[in-house]
Amino acid sequence: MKVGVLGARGKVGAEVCRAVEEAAGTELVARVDAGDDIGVLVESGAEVVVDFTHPDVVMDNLRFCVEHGIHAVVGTTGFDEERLATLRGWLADAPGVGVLVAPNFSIGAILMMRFAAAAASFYESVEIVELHHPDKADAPSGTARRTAELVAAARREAGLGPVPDATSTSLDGARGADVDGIRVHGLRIRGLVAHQEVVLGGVGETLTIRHDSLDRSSFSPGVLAGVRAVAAHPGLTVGLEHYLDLD
Ligand SMILES: NC(=O)C1=CN([C@@H]2O[C@H](COP(=O)(O)OP(=O)(O)OC[C@H]3O[C@@H](n4cnc5c(N)ncnc54)[C@H](OP(=O)(O)O)[C@@H]3O)[C@@H](O)[C@H]2O)C=CC1
Ligand SMILES: O=C(O)C1=N[C@H](C(=O)O)C[C@H](O)C1
Repeated sequence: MKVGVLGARGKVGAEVCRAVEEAAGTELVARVDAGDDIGVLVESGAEVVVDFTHPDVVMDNLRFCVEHGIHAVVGTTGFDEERLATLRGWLADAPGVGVLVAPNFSIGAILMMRFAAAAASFYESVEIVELHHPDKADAPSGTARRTAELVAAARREAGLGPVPDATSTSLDGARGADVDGIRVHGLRIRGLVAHQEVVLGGVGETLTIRHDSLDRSSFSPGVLAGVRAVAAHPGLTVGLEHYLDLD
């Protein structure tokens, strides 16, 4: 499998290049960074592209890949419903091309999101705290957004109302961001990599589900799993869990 990496010099991209070079059955044929000619992906015969770049450039990258029939495994964040709909539109004109957009490739983070969704219907209260390094481009994290959406959907399905909160006066931002009715708080601390807590509460008890990526190598096995499977999943897939057998 010939693989090109977009954002190859970046913090995650460099790790992905290493993993692709070391893995069996994958060959790194192109490294592309800001300012490079993306056409090298076609010239090098890349069958799959991995994108860990920036929310501002990822859509242009993906349009190029889809138009040129190259499958894409995307870790870059910044995807909302509008962007996903645009991607689906491009893919409708490119039968057979697969794009995987995953807010988090680490297995622990995928399980954390799953456990949080499973617990959501049992608790009146829930809030999310995401903690990252201070060089992160976006807030809240893609993982926190996705977790909030999953938790909110589980609460709706269970017939739970809004999360209780009697706050009637506060400084802007003191209660975090509202994502689908779920409060999300972001910390940017030197020394951290990528961490998240989902704090749930009911009568007389709390449950905290926490995940820590201590090193960016935590994303590589999931990225490689995506690279190997994306061609067999034409169209758009959101979340690596759809490629994994978690049951
Ligand atoms: N889904 C997941 O599991 C994970 C997702 N992420 C996400 O991945 C993204 C990248 O994170 P991170 O590696 O920390 O960021 P970095 O800033 O370290 O890396 C981004 C890289 O992309 C390059 N780049 C910028 N524009 C382009 C372009 N048009 N074409 C090719 N390369 C470009 C940058 O180059 P230059 O520096 O020269 O501008 C840089 O090398 C973020 O959105 C982050 O949230 C991160 C970790 C895990
Ligand atoms: O920028 C990062 O570092 C990370 N970004 C992703 C996100 O926004 O969820 C995944 C992980 O949290 C690391």
